[in-house]
Amino acid sequence: MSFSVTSELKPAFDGFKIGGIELGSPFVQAALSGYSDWAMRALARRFGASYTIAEVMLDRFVNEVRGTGKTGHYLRVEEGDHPVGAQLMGADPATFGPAAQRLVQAGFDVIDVNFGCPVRTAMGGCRGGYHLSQPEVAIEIVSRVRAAVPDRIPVTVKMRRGIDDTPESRDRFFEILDGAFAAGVSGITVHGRTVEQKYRGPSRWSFLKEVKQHVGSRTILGSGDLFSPEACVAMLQQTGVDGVTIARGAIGNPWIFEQATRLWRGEPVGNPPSTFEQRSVLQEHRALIDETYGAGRSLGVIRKFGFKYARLHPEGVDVRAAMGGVRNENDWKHLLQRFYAEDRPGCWPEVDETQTEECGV
Ligand SMILES: Cc1cc2nc3c(=O)[nH]c(=O)nc-3n(C[C@H](O)[C@H](O)[C@H](O)COP(=O)(O)O)c2cc1C
Repeated sequence: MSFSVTSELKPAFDGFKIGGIELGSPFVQAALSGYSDWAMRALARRFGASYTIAEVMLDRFVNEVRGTGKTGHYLRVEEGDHPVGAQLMGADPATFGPAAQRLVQAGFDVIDVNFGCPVRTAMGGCRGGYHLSQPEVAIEIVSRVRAAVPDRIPVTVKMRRGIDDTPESRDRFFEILDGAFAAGVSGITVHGRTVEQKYRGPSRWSFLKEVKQHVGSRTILGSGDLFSPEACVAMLQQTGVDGVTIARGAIGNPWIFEQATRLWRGEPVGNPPSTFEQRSVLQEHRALIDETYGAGRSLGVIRKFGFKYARLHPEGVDVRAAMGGVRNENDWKHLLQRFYAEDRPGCWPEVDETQTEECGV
């Protein structure tokens, strides 16, 4: 899909707010299960993301996790990692409040509630997107979270545009949207696909526009199909949302935040990063992953991201194939030497809609 960005950019963008938190740029790192850990968030922020959201966590998990060992990274918030949102998913309104309090203690600045996850286990467990079918329970969850955390902590919601395309589903969407704002939420992220749709077909941006018009000055973040800097700016221009949450388009491509920012300011977007720039960021990312998970577990994690970084490489197909064969540190070193030792122009990544199997909210 190509996007036309008009030269008439939004005049004098002077930031937007999530509760008392002022954000100077509309480009946000989306919550991404399996990806938006501390390492990815640190890179996104360095490239210009104004706000980042951690991977979704189950309320029960948050209430029980020790915060150390293999799962410790979920609750990790570093000094430079602000403002950062934590996202909660669950079934029972009663367990959300204590979990939200624990996340605030861990240092998260915003508590986001997930009403979007379409995966079978979430729907079967009456969590995530399932709540779009029951506005009363959804609003009770939001109210409980709002009551549990201090006033200074904004509570937000992430929603898909409904369970499906029936008029009833649409009515329930707006009932939850209005009810959540009435219960005191400070912003809502809307992904313009239905739960039933999962990732088939486009995110309906016209719906985002309608939602933003409906809520007026309240904060709405848009989501869906943000794979290029042009798409990020086009969503802002076409829908009027206050910010955009970049998801699949930012995996293995933190440069998208910098490029979108340039475009938004009316500057040339620049070239895609050269292979030397890619290597340098891959190494930086690896070091952050080492810190997050410990060196023993980090090779598998950087490999997962490496497949995505490969989209920017002129020999992307071969890099991906080699990435699949990385089994140890020597293989990794060898891959960097083979593909990243010469400085070559990078490529604009193709749209990658394949990564949809985890909690694709
Ligand atoms: C692998 C994967 C994991 C995701 N995890 C989360 C999550 O934890 N919380 C959430 O709110 N959305 C999650 N999402 C949804 C994204 O934040 C985003 O709304 C969606 O991918 C649409 O944006 P895109 O088309 O630009 O990727 C996930 C999506 C993918 C593909």
